[in-house]
Amino acid sequence: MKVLNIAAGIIRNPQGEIFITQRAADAHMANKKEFPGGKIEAGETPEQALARELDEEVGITVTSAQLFEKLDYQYPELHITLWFYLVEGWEGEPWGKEGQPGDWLMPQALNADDFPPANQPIVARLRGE
Ligand SMILES: Nc1nc2c([nH]c(=O)n2[C@H]2C[C@H](O)[C@@H](COP(=O)(O)OP(=O)(O)OP(=O)(O)O)O2)c(=O)[nH]1
Ligand SMILES: [Mg+2]
Repeated sequence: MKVLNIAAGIIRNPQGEIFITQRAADAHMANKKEFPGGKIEAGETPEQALARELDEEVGITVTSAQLFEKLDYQYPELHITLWFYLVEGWEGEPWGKEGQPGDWLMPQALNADDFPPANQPIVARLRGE
């Protein structure tokens, strides 16, 4: 069984909007919406991986992030541990640096079905459910 550790950022602006990207058509969980992020590499802390991934994927420098939730999820082909961080301080303006669509959305506009199933409790919590 493949095991992955993932760090992902819930990038929230002062208006309460969250920056959501879309996964590539050829990726695991293809075309699903996501909180940008990726694999925690050997020797990295989750915070270091978060900062690196948000620079690589959405072009921002994280200056403030707090752990929002850590969860485990079993997909048929892999087990993931996801570290979700609430990111409320950064430099730069997030954009789809890898060509992926990106949008600012209010929590009430988030639909859990658009995200990978592992994200369900996160979307519910952000929506205040
Ligand atoms: N980034 C991200 N990944 C998620 C979320 N929810 C969820 O189940 N995943 C899963 C999908 C993938 O199996 C894994 C993340 O891997 P990834 O494809 O983003 O990894 P990566 O950025 O390092 O990309 P690569 O090395 O494969 O190019 O976690 C989420 O909200 N954000
Ligand atoms: Mg990624």
